[in-house]
Amino acid sequence: MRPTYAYLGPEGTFTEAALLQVPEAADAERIPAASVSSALELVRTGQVRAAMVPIENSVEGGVSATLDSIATGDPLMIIGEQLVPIRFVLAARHGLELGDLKRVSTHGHAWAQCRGWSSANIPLTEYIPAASTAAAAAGLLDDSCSYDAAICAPLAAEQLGLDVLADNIGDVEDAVTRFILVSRPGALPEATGSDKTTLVVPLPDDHPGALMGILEQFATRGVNLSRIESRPTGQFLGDYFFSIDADGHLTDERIADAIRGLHRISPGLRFLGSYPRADQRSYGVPEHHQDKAFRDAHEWVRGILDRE
Ligand SMILES: O=C(O)C(=O)C[C@]1(C(=O)O)C=C[C@@H](O)C=C1
Repeated sequence: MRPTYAYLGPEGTFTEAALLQVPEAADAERIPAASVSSALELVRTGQVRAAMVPIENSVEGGVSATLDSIATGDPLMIIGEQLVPIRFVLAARHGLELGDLKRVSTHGHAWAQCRGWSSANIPLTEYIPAASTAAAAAGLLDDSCSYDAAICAPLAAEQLGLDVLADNIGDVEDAVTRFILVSRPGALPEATGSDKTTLVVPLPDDHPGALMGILEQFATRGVNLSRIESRPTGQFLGDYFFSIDADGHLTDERIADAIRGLHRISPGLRFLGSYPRADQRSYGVPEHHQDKAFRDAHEWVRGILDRE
């Protein structure tokens, strides 16, 4: 059977661009989903092999819909990541000019990245949220559309035959969004030497130093964190979990040891995968945190216990 991949659609989203960067997905069947949670539901129910969803933008930060959907519900596993440079255009139906616009629609993360440009150039225009940049652009083709312009990718505007009223309207040059490829739990991708491990750690009971207790599991094993953010669990006010990316793979002794330590203090911990870094950046690990040092220490203790 041909493998199938889901993504946050419709066609023309940045998420589709991320999926097309995956060689196995480029020739596979691709299913556009209406939201991040419905893309992940297709994975959970086994209807697709994996789904591509946005997780983090260099300007606007974490994508809450993704952070929350992978942290709860049936377990999922991240098997890869992709980086996509983000360039936005303001697209409209034929015949309109900037001064004519009353309402503009796009994805919340895209709107946030163009806030400065919008307040300088279309200050009186009302913002209408959309499920994705491409959904906002496609809506313009509908006769009953309630807005007159969309912020989207240049390719989406071109494919839909929209007029581009302004190009490159993001407030920060070189903005990048990180996307993750998510499957059901299974065998881990092999370690490459430039990997990332993603975890969801519920804050153990609220007491002074609770967060410090989590962080020190990484610090004492020489594990660098590349992202940590707190999200509310939704259960009650003040109840949080931490979404964490650490440098390394579960097959690295220091990562496995840190995760064992975390499991002792926060048994509700979720392992969300070890997978190759998209930027292939290497990270130095001091000798005393390398696998050999962990194995030597383990054997040294074993030697003492094995004494007759
Ligand atoms: O709407 C899209 O085109 C998406 O792929 C979603 C998304 C996001 O969630 O951040 C992806 C990249 C951009 O940063 C803006 C929107």
